Amino acid sequence: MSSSDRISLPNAVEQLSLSSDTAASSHHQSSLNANNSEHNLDPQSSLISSFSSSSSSSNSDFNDTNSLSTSSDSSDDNNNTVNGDNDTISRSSSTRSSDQLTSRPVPPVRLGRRSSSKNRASLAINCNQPAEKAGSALSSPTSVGSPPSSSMQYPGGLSSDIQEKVKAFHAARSRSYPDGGNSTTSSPASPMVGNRSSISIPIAPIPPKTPPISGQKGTNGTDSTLARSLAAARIPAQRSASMPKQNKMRRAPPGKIDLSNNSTTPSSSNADSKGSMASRRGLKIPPSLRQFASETPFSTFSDILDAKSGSLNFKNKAILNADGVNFSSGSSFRINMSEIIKLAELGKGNYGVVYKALHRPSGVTMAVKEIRLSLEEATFNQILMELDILHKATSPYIVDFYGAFFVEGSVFICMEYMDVGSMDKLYIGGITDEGVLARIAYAVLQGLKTLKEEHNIIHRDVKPTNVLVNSSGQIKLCDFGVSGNLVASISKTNIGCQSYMAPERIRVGGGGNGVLTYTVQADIWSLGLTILEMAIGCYPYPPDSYTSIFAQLSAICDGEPPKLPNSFSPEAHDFVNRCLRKNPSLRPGYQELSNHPWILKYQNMEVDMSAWAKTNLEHQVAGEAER
Ligand SMILES: Nc1ncnc2c1ncn2[C@@H]1O[C@H](COP(=O)(O)OP(=O)(O)OP(=O)(O)O)[C@@H](O)[C@H]1O
Repeated sequence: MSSSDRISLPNAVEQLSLSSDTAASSHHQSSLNANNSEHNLDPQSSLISSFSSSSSSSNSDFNDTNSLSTSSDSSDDNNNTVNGDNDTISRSSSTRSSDQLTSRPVPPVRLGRRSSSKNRASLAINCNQPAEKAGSALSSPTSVGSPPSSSMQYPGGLSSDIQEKVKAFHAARSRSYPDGGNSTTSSPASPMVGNRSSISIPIAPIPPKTPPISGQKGTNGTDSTLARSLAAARIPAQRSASMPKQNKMRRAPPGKIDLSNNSTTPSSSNADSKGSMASRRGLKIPPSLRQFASETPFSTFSDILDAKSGSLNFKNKAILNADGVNFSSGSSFRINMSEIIKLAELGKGNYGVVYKALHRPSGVTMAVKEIRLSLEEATFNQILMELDILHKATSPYIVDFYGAFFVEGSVFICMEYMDVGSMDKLYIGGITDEGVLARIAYAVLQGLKTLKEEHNIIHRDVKPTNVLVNSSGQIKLCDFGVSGNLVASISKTNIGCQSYMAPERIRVGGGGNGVLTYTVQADIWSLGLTILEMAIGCYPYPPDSYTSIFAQLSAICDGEPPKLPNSFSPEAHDFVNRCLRKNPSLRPGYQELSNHPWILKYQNMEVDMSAWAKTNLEHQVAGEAER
């Protein structure tokens, strides 16, 4: 299943998004813009036109240009409730020293569903191969087998609400994919295809290709007439700019990147205060574009999208433009497109694609997540959440933030590159070294603990693809797009082929009155499932046993939790079993888990994480060479 196939299912409290991997691989095969070089000079036309088109490969420009080719009481942990009826986001400022970039080791690479269908395919095979192992892991199999066919089959488990959503999801898939959802090619009919398209980063000074704009679909999934209108409207705007092409491709002056906080840059120094990019360049915004901006879906987001200046203003919490991002805390990160050379694609997520990239001024290799804007509130929320958490959460267990910028209809988030990649790519066959497993568990616990204790944040998307490893052996958490405030948050949950959601998150009504409530304990369930998956080498509710999302979610809610195979130590069993207690109030808190005998045993023992990581890296390199 793919992210592109994800549909949002609004709920009074929580929006459940169903994703399907099928289209995941395709969502990024789109690119916008017929004329990147000209785009760059006109923020408004760029902004608008970038929403207006969507087809063709997002990689084309890259490839053809520079492509090189413990301290809290466990009881505390239980007392924070999340309910999703409020979008308040807590803020706290944090500072980062400019030497963080160089002093911190550089590390490398998602949702079961999207983590590239390719990966998932091999995962499924792997799960099936060590059948005994995987089988034994499920020592208390629940309702394995045939997919439920009616809601009557989920007494007490899936609410009718969720069942309806899943049905709607399947229905949407069938509509989008005439082949029943098995297609890996974007269907033009899919309402989400446009959203998942991506633009390419134009790398100066080499002029990018200029893919045609005909036949493109509006990126917000709206009608193609609008898309065409906007695309057409862009052309005169570019002409009116009448800028020589070579000037438009001019590279920004080289300079030392300022990746640190710069409190001298006032948070209010947004595009308006400096003058819009367009006006600074002496460009006039054609009235035709203003009209489009006010009469199209843009108007819905006019408080966020400033088409005039080409900036994104998140209610003054963060302002992004082509030059960087300013946070309300006063933190300012300046990094821009012209400083970045894309090197390779690292992976796709529900909201975007992550690339390995070189930051030319500093020579630092980084990971750049490109989130293609769509005119959906969820996308804006996801971007803001990710930016907010990344820039303020400073921890050796959370990927470092280098900066972000907004250009060409996409937000680019630059972060620490974890060179060994995400755990889903490393556990093939299962990680049997308990020392390594326990160290990973510890690192994830510390990352989650930091989020909770220092920022009041619940991650909500703990899974192997969001646990990254670098060749120094460091383990770090990433992907905070669906995270939320402990007390109140925007709730956005992805239900894909593989759900890591705790039972209480799947059921509606946990808090009574139809209000879905859950706590940080939900992340602990996800941690338990993640550790189990890494140990056995496959998702603990394998698709061959749980042949539908219904069956899988039903098993999570109603079945016995899965267990480690007998080959693992009693301590490891105990750790995982505690995390996977169905009743969230019986799950331990972060502190208790950090002091669990299994964790302590390996904290006091030498475990060469670096050697393990490097070995994995070598295997990956060798595997790629074979291919
Ligand atoms: N900092 C990073 N360093 C190296 N690889 C990364 C980094 N961040 C992400 N990746 C890789 O890119 C992939 C996509 O990441 P992304 O955060 O977009 O989505 P995801 O977490 O995989 O999925 P979802 O959108 O469902 O959360 C990850 O699975 C991971 O393999």
